[in-house]
Amino acid sequence: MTKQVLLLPGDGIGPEIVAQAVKVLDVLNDKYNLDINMTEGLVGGAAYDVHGHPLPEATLEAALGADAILLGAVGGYQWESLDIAVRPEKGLLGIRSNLKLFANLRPAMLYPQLADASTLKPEVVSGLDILIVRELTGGIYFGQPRGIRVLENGERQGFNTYVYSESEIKRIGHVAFQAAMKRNKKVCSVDKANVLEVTELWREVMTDLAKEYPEVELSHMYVDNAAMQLVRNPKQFDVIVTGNMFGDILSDEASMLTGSIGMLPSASLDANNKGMYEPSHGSAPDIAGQDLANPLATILSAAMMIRYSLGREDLAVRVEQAVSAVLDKGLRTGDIFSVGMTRVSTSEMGDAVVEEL
Ligand SMILES: NC(=O)c1ccc[n+]([C@@H]2O[C@H](COP(=O)([O-])OP(=O)(O)OC[C@H]3O[C@@H](n4cnc5c(N)ncnc54)[C@H](O)[C@@H]3O)[C@@H](O)[C@H]2O)c1
Ligand SMILES: CC(C)[C@H](C(=O)O)[C@@H](O)C(=O)O
Ligand SMILES: [Mg+2]
Repeated sequence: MTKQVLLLPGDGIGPEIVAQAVKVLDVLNDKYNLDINMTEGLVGGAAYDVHGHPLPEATLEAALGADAILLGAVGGYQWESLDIAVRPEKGLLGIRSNLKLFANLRPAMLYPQLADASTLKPEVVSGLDILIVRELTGGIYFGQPRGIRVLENGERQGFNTYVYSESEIKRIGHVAFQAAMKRNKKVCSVDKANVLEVTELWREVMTDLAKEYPEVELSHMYVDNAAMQLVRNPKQFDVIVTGNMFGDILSDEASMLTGSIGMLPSASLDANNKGMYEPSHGSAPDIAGQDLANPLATILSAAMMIRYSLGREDLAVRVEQAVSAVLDKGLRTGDIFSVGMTRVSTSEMGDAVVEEL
C-alpha cells in the first residue's frame, strides 16, 4: 500500500537540503517502486509567518496521519525575539511530543573517505561507528514547572524542571539495549548521578534493566567525562544512551568526529517505529539560500526513514551506498572539503547521489 510521507522543509537551509532528499526519493519511487506519496507542510518560522504559530493544526494533523515525516530544520535570526511559546523550535518540539517520538537515534559513523575532514587525527576517528540514543520527549526540555518569575526583591529568575520517571527511563533503555544487541553489545549510560537525583534514578533503572540483557555490557559515565572521552578516544563507545539535553549536546560533539555536522542523520521514533527523520544540525542561517549546505545528513536521514518506517532495507542500503560512491569520487561540499577534492554545491551533491542510485 502506498505510504504517506510528510515533508516539512522548515527554515534556513531546510528547503534546500530537503529538496535534495526529495530528488532521491523521486528516483526510488520511479525506478525501485518505493511506493510513497509525498505532501508538504509548514513548520517552524515558515509556519509562524503564515499562521502565527510554528506548529499549525493542519501540520500536526498531517504529521499524525503520515507514515513518516522528513524534516529539514527550524529556526533563524528573524524569529529569535519572539515569545518562546511561538518560537520555531517549539514547532519541532511539538511534533516530537504530540507524536510521542521518545527515541532519537543519532548514528555517528565515519565514512573512511572523510578521515581527513575530521578535526581529529585520522587514527582517532577511523572506523568510528557510534550510536547515540537520546531520550527525546522528557527531561529538562519538557519538565514542569518552567518559566521566568519575578522574585520578592524584584529580580527575575528563570527556572526549568529536570524530571524523568522510571517508565520513561526504562523505555529508552530498552531501545538502547536492543540496538546494542544488533551491534557490539556495549551500552554506556551517560548521566550526572554525582550531582542530580534525577540521573541517580536514571543510573539505578539502567542498572536494573541490564539484567534483562545479560549479553550486553553496561557501563556508566558522567556527562562531563563523556564529553571529554568522545574526543579523546571515541572508538571506546558502541551505544551511548542518555537524556534529552545531554544527548543534544553530545550528538553535536559526535558529529564533528564524522567530519561535519552536515553528515549526521537522525531518526525520532515512537513505540511502533513510526517516526520523524531529520538531520541533527540546525537551519544554518549563516549559509542559508546560497546552495552551500551539505545535504548528506538529510539524504542519510531519508535512508533511515526508508529503513525504519517504510520497511525497505534494500533501498536504504542503496542510498547509503550512493552517498559512499559520491564521496569516493571526491565530491565535497564546503564543510567536508579538503585539498585535492572537488568542491560542489548543495544541488550538485544531490544530483551526484541521484546519479549513483
Ligand atoms: N533540528 C533542528 O531543526 C535544529 C537543530 C539545531 C539548531 N536548530 C536551530 O537552527 C538555528 C541555528 O542554530 P545553530 O547555528 O546553533 O546551529 P546549526 O546547526 O544551524 O549551525 C551550526 C554551524 O554548522 C553549520 N552547518 C549546519 N548544518 C550544516 C550543513 N548541512 N552543511 C554545512 N554546514 C552546516 C552552520 O553553517 C553553522 O556554522 C537556531 O535557530 C537553532 O535553534 C534547529
Ligand atoms: C532546535 C532544537 C529544539 C533541537 C533540540 O534541542 O532538540 C536541536 O538542537 C536538535 O538537536 O534537534
Ligand atoms: Mg541539537
